[in-house]
Amino acid sequence: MSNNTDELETTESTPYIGWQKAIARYFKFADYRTNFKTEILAGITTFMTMGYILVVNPIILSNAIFLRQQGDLFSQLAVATAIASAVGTLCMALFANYPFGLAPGMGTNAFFAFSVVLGLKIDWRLALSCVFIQGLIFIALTFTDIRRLLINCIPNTLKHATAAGIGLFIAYIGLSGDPAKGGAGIIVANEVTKTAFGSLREPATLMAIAGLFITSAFVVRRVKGALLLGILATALIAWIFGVATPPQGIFAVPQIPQDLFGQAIIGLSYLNANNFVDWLAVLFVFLFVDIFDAIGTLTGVGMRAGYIGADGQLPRANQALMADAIATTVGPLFGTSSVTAYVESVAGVVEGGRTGFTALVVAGLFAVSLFFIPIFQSIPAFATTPTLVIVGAMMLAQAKEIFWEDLAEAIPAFLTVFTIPLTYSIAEGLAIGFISYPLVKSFQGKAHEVPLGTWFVAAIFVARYIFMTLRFD
Ligand SMILES: Nc1nc2[nH]cnc2c(=O)[nH]1
Repeated sequence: MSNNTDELETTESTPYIGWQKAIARYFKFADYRTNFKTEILAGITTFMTMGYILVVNPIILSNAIFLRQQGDLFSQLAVATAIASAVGTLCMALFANYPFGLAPGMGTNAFFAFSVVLGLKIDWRLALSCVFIQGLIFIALTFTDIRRLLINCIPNTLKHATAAGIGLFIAYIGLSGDPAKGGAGIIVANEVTKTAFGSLREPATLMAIAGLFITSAFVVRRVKGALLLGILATALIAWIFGVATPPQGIFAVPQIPQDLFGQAIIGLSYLNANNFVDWLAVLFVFLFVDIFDAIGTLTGVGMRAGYIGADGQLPRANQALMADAIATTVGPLFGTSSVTAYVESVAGVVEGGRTGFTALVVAGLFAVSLFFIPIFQSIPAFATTPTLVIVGAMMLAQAKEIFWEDLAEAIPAFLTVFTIPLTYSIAEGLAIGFISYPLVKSFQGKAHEVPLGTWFVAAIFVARYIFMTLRFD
């Protein structure tokens, strides 16, 4: 959508009075035909599907961020994750009025810990400084409008493909969780075939499958809050059968992340002639992945939410990207890797969440979770598998918008859909789509139909692959 429609005018009056009316107007409930109940339910659902990050992010980052031994900053990392997610999601709610939850990305936290700190042996403080500076560049780029132009030069076929690919990705996240860490283990690693079906001897796997059928029943019978109920029902049967531990307490005083706070700035003093090139290379990778992950997620989830009109453009794209950029900059200040808009937000969208109020609820729950970590820790990751799979199925419906009869449209779309889940990266899927689209179109003799911007982005992606291949193993 163009700039003049960036701000929707409120066209209908709300049924609320007093402060409720003020909130409903701020978030434009009437324009989105939504209400408090729907938005709150959607917010809780999105939070429930994202909540695993409060445990998983500290586990991954603990491999790299520690003082004396691995794990000694775990609690501080959990608090840092909650604060960064709350702040990032709040920015999305207030600046962009979108129902997206933000948290440290699962692709970049692993890259941070295993490739940058452990692989390249860059001190974790310096690595945090890299994410911080990258966030500042991200903010600057948003001011220049470059990112909105980038969104707008994605061919329609790739927009649909990204949404469909995200559907597979989100289902894959849910199905492939490691049972040793509370995951469902329905898809597991296999040395011969790479992936395989898990084991029904695994209680978590059985619970996840049972939960999938229960949640499917809620969904097809159109029970309100079906996805959230599915998460709670799966957790409940897991507690009853002793597969997961019920909440051991309710309240826990959070540990201030004092050893992490501000280290991203102190880390800059570790920069020297020996590590500068690696630091710059890492910065470039973070920036690239972050921008294209954000663009892919906003477009894909935005498509499911119905924000993207016939003109193929996302309203308030710059505000949404700015919120993402601010979150990325704030995250490392508290001690975590890049914070990004989460694909899991689509769970809340499916529950009807349409405005920033959904995100406000998510942010509030991240803030509250700081004090109620025992409750949130007691929801096993496999309890969210049914939601992630069902939401994946809903998102895959976008694939029907792809013009499959024309192979010049279909091949790049298929490559994108396929690559996103299997590389565990939205940015990678978009890259393959962007490179193949102008090429296949040209082979068809229709190079002139490809916008200049698309050629330009494709060239950047090619340059990035050359760079990555030369620089990283
Ligand atoms: N968009 C997005 N969603 C996620 N959900 C979990 N990890 C990620 C990530 O890295 N990017």
